[in-house]
Amino acid sequence: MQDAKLQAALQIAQALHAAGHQAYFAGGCVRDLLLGLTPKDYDVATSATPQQVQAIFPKTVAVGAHFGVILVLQPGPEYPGPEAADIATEVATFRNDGSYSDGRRPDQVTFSTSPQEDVRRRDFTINGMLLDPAKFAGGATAEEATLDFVGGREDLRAQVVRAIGDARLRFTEDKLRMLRAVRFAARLGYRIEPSTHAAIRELASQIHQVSPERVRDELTRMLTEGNAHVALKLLDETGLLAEVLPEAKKLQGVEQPPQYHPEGDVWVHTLLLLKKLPPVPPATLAWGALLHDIGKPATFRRAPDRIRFDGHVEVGERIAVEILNRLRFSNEDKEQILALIHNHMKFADVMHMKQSTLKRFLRMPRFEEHLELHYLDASSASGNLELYEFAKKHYEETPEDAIKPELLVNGRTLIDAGYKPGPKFTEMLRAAEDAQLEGQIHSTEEGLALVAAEFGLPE
Ligand SMILES: Nc1ccn([C@@H]2O[C@H](COP(=O)(O)OP(=O)(O)OP(=O)(O)O)[C@@H](O)[C@H]2O)c(=O)n1
Repeated sequence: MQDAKLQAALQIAQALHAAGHQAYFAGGCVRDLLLGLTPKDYDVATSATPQQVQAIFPKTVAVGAHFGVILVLQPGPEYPGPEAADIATEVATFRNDGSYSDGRRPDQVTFSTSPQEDVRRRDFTINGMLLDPAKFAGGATAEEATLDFVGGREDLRAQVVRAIGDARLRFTEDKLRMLRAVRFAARLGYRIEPSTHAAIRELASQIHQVSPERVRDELTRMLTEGNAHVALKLLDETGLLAEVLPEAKKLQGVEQPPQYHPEGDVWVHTLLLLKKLPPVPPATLAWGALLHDIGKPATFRRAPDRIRFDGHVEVGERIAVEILNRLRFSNEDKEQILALIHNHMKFADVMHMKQSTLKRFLRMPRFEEHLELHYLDASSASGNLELYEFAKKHYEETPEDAIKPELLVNGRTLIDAGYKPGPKFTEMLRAAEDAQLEGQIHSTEEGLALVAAEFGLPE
């Protein structure tokens, strides 16, 4: 597929050239090619206007025609099979203004015919390079085919995230770029260049001008693209953490009982979890890891025996709801992240649960994420993985139909036996299911006998 994406972008550039326009690969794909990484997407920058782009290609979508961005759709490699999906490539007209496509300054977008001008309005030097597709297709290396008007190559070598030109200006044009600086620096393991860093510190409080959805997506990418712990530290250093996640900032300096948490305060513990996340974690797990102890600062108490956080799970859920609503999470993600927080302490009881409780625990939706969060939590604290191993073994070894068997007694069975539907039904069904999960009943008759013994015979 990657190769197909590259071929699609090369074809587009060729068609633009043939029509007398300039066309380059631009932005992240050039950076990734120079780093020897596979680009996620290939973006094309061109001197052709959006109208000219639309006239050349038969299938286009004007995603941001106002900003000069046209999506060109080409048949994928499976074409004309039933699985055929189009390959979409963003083609953007050169611009010479600083406004970025976040919808706030549309009246100021001005197109250009100069690639030099186009790169100067981009965010960071490492994202500001162009690549000559004809040279590249002709066998030149990415290095040889790169056009660098902004010093991006040198900054890649020096491993620096540096704003192009005046950092304040770049961030003023699009405040989200402050979070992008942190994301790229963390993901690539780079430093943020001092004047770029200083500009973020100065402007951090303006991050609220960015829509919560864009902030959420940027944070999610930081949490899931690797080095999430570094991203959190950089967010803190730049002053952005206190703005976008003040609740997480409060984890700092909150002491924990050293016998359970030799690693240090709640912040350090949380960073350790993030450090141990799998390479491509589900976003919900990553957010669950970040927020699992978010209720600790508010419940900290020095009890006579030790430091305690009574009720931190419930308080944490309330704080998390506020954060997740503020960042406009979908209901589905919100539910799962809250479930992760809600259940993370239950692993402590897992060895002493009744069979029925354990089975109900194991059949929670997406249990693997709960298990993984417990692993991260335990291995970032005492390091004792006994509970984890126990839960994992039971999860893996208990067959699906034992965890969630077909019910011996359901509502229909009760009605057929002469019980009238009513408020007691739920309790009866629960009692029968519990007994079944405990292995105490093995047939519908035994189930009905149990119901009769506990709740009486039908009237
Ligand atoms: N706020 C932004 C967003 C993007 N860009 C420019 O548009 C390019 C493409 O943006 P995007 O696809 O968001 O990022 P990538 O650099 O491709 O990074 P990633 O691989 O992480 O998606 C960037 O490289 C950069 O040149 C920018 O200047 N300012």
